Amino acid sequence: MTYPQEEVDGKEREEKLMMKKNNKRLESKIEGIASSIRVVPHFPKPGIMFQDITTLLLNPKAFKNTIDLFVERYSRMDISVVAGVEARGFIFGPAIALAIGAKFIPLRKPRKLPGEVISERYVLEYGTDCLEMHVGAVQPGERALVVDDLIATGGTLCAAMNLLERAGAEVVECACVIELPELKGRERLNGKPLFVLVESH
Ligand SMILES: O=P(O)(O)OC[C@H]1O[C@H](OP(=O)(O)OP(=O)(O)O)[C@H](O)[C@@H]1O
Ligand SMILES: Nc1ncnc2[nH]cnc12
Repeated sequence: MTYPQEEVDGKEREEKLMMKKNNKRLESKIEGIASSIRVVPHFPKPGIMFQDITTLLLNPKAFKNTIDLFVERYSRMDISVVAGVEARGFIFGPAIALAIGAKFIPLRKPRKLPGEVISERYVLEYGTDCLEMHVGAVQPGERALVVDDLIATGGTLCAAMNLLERAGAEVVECACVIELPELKGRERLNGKPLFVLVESH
């Protein structure tokens, strides 16, 4: 089947217009999300520019756009596990898990989980910490997504991935609302893909 050239040109023009509109919509959503995040200087320590996502949660449109953008990306990636990092990964992870039909695993700070756990220690921008995961929460071969609000040095996500991989899961990607690119956290993820919505400089 052949189409007259004018019809082909018209379709291409329409498609380009549609792509432009979609990009504009995406940019405006990202802008809405970025502008809803409050930056608090010198919290919790002098020199730290604290990215406060509680103000994003006060804006239902921006909060919904945040979840929707992650769901759009992950709904067709055959992910069966969403692991959220305590505490702020618990705000975004469960909504994503429910929407894509995956289970949710909380990765918790020490001595919070009642069952048998595996642990990973890590170094933070302001101190050291440890994450724990219940043994049996994930099965070998499951495809996992790790969710947190923010990547700074990457230590937390690295520990989260180690926990999942020690249990035999395949970490498909890490997802964060915010990245602090100056801290080069991506470089600690051993080449694992990281998807972020907002970069903060
Ligand atoms: O990339 P990194 O340098 O590892 O830092 C990122 C982590 O730091 C923050 O959590 P925090 O440890 O402050 O704990 P909280 O969520 O319990 O406040 C943030 O929510 C990430 O989990
Ligand atoms: N600058 C920052 N803002 C919020 N959470 C963080 N975790 C590590 N660094 C952070």
